[in-house]
Amino acid sequence: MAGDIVLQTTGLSGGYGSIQVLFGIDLTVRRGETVALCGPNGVGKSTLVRMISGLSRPSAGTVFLNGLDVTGVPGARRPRLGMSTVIGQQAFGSLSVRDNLRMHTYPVNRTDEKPTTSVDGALAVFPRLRARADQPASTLSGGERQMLVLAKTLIQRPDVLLIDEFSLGLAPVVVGGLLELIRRLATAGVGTLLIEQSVNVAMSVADRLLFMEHGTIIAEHTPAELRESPDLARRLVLGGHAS
Ligand SMILES: Nc1ncnc2c1ncn2[C@@H]1O[C@H](COP(=O)(O)OP(=O)(O)OP(=O)(O)O)[C@@H](O)[C@H]1O
Repeated sequence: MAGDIVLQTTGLSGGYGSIQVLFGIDLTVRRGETVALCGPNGVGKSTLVRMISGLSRPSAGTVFLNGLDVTGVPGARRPRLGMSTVIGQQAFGSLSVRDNLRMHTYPVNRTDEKPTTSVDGALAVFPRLRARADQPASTLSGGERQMLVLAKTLIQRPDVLLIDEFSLGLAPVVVGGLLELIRRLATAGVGTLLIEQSVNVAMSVADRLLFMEHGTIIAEHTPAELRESPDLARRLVLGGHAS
């Protein structure tokens, strides 16, 4: 069940140099809630996740993590405060799977001393990774790499998890397993903001779907609302003006 607000943005704006991409984004994610960001290509979804995660600086607006203003906190310091980001399939290719995970047990030092999952505990969730624990990460398949970055988040035990689309190019069975993990994290109280191009995938995991267009959020719906009105989701994803 969703609880207190763990992530909030107010009036978040910004872009690249003189090009403004985001225009005053207000959103919230509650404890244990999964919120999906949907919308056509180029509307600013990745830019928004980068700004929330601290990889880019907004020109205006505020990011609150557990009620704390973290707008000026560098991205690298945010895992300690409870924010983990999954963007792409980042891994140190020459290191083994196990050593990649070990790296995340050091810098965390969560100030609230929340217990973290051990490397073996994280590997136990992903039998495919456990079987490849001593292999260099560079030899993993795309889906296995995605499992590795999600296994990292089990170790970091975030309050807020930001995910830039992970389903693209992965076999449905792999996507299903990753979605199951997001559901388990939600049950454990993690609030997730997930970019997802596929509304069907988003509806299968999210409590709410936010639809973006031209750097703003134009609509917000629950999966139940979208199931009742199948045309609505289609129009929103195609960049319509429904709300
Ligand atoms: N580094 C950059 N420099 C300049 N413009 C950029 C940069 N990155 C993205 N943009 C532009 O910002 C806009 C928003 O891009 P963004 O990647 O946030 O969109 P998106 O909604 O995530 O798209 P997609 O679904 O295609 O990934 C686009 O017009 C894009 O061309």
